[in-house]
Amino acid sequence: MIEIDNITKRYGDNTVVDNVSMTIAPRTVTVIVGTSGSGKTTLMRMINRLVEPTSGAIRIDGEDNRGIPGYELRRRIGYAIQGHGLFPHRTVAENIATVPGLLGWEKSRIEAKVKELLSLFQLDPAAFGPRYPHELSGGQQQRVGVARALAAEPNILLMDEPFGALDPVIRAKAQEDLLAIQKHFGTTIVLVTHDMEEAFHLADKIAVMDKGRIVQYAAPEDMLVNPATDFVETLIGVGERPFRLLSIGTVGEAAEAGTAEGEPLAAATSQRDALSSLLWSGREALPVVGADGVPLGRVTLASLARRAARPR
Ligand SMILES: Nc1ncnc2c1ncn2[C@@H]1O[C@H](COP(=O)(O)OP(=O)(O)OP(=O)(O)O)[C@@H](O)[C@H]1O
Repeated sequence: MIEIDNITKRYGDNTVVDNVSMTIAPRTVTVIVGTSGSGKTTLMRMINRLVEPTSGAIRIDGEDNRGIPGYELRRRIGYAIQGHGLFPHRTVAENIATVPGLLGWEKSRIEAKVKELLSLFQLDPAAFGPRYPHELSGGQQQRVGVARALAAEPNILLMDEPFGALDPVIRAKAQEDLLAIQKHFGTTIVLVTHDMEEAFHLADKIAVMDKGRIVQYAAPEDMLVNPATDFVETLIGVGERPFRLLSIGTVGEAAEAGTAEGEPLAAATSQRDALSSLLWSGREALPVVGADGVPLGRVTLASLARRAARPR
């Protein structure tokens, strides 16, 4: 658990984070959104003390983060940034091994961890471990950046615009990987993004920042139904509300018994993408299949229309 307690950061007369309090539950994904310069990155960096607050306190699992030694903070809190920040003169394996190396892990344990993470991110350890970052595509580099942040098995992963530089296809894949990995390790993730679609897709809770303050901190559904301010409403985009609702759920959750003709949808597909496929195919229903290709039923236009309607 991360408890942020009346935290403020000033640079001279400029208050960039203004008396923010929020509690982040373990094993959840919290997404921070807001206008440029609203203090998102500064707030996040106070969690791992890359930025020291002017006042207030942050507790990690009950412990004031000022009392936690630097090496311990690095072990407990992973950090991944846009453009991945890989060391160019170190191989992929060496990059991932950075923090475990600093922590003095045994060589065999480090090697096993590097292998495990590369495999999890669908990069063949034998092929990719010895390569240098410039020998990888942008999407592969990004995955290595996240793998490196997870290497010391942190409970918490901070991510600053991690997918900002990726094209839409690779970005969607990276988001799915992240959710799968979050489930696998039970990591608590705090992620900053400018992309509201990404926020609604990934978040258990969304924090909206404006001028250094949190103007709303709520589950995505609650924010859609009850935006706290005009600013939140504008950020969500009134015209996007039904689609945002659909982007929260998966087609697996919307599947019903029965069969349908047409190209099957994977259960992990968002309901928004399913709606798009239904509209594009001109069909009333499409089959739904599990990860292993097993039929799970079908999804209909009518059921998605019901799910997109304002919750009561
Ligand atoms: N080291 C610093 N010294 C002085 N001002 C700073 C410093 N770091 C950040 N700021 C200012 O604090 C404000 C908030 O910056 P921050 O990076 O937290 O915003 P952000 O919401 O993450 O923005 P963006 O979405 O553009 O990345 C900005 O006005 C920025 O100029």
